[in-house]
Amino acid sequence: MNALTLPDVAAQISRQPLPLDWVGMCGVATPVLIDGQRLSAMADAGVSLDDGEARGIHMSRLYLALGLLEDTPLSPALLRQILQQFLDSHEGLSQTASLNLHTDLLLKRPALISPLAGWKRYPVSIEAQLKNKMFHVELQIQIPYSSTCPCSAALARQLVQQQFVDDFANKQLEHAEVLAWLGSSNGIVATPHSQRSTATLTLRLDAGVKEFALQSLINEAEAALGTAVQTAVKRADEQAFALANGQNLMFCEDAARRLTTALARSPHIVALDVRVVHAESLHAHDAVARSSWTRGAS
Ligand SMILES: Nc1nc2c(ncn2[C@@H]2O[C@H](COP(=O)(O)OP(=O)(O)OP(=O)(O)O)[C@@H](O)[C@H]2O)c(=O)[nH]1
Repeated sequence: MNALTLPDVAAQISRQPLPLDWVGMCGVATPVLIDGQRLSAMADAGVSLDDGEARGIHMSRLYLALGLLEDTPLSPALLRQILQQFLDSHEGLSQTASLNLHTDLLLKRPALISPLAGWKRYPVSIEAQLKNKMFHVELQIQIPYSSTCPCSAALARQLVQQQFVDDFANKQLEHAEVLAWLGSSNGIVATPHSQRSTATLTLRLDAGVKEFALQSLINEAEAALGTAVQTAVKRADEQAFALANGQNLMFCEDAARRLTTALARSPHIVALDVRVVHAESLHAHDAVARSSWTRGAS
């Protein structure tokens, strides 16, 4: 038996003629090349089925087009090329093609003080669409960071002051005694709560953008937040982290505003949505803030 005799169900006429918005494959395993790294990714690849009479699309043609991801560094141009291939291989059937990729970017991050470094994982999703020759691409990046509650810090400071009043009432202040008190548990009788927090950035990129520049976007976001979570940590690093947090108190509202303001400066971003989640240690629920911005909108 040769291939010509194989039944081709996709080529049949549908018994229920109806166009479909999206048909394709979800969760296709593929490598992607980002910043010289070969990363494991999952792809959702599909096209519209505009010909309501056609029984099915040709899944294998989409699958084979994904092969381009294997050898070529990931870029908007590469995604556009793959989407064009989806449409070219479905001529007469489809007018819209989409490709979503999900991966984890790994960046090596230096410690704050010690000469150590370690890897940090940033979940990244890229959504690309080609419709009526219009190409759209959107990035979603998750960034973990540390936040310390400013209200809790103010309340803790008040308790430290109260303890000082109690311990030094009617006493002549001696430098050495105050210094020793500051180093004792009474000198930090209350501590503010802080939490591991997550910023999810959804960024619509300019259609002409040449590269995703994920690392510089993440660096900009982390600089705006100020207290990135750490990788390799020695005591000197932990102390520097404590100082950084003490100088960088923030509500979730502060984090959302800082990120929006910083990212809106990027010439390559035309619209953005920021969602920050502070996984409160004060509560069993999260504190959340959202913000969106569109270039040119007032
Ligand atoms: N359209 C469609 N195909 C499916 C589905 N589930 C599995 N497939 C299979 O996907 C395989 C690849 O389909 P095609 O791309 O049409 O394969 P082909 O006819 O050998 O390839 P072409 O000659 O390029 O059309 C077929 O064996 C289908 O049975 C489904 O739900 N819809």
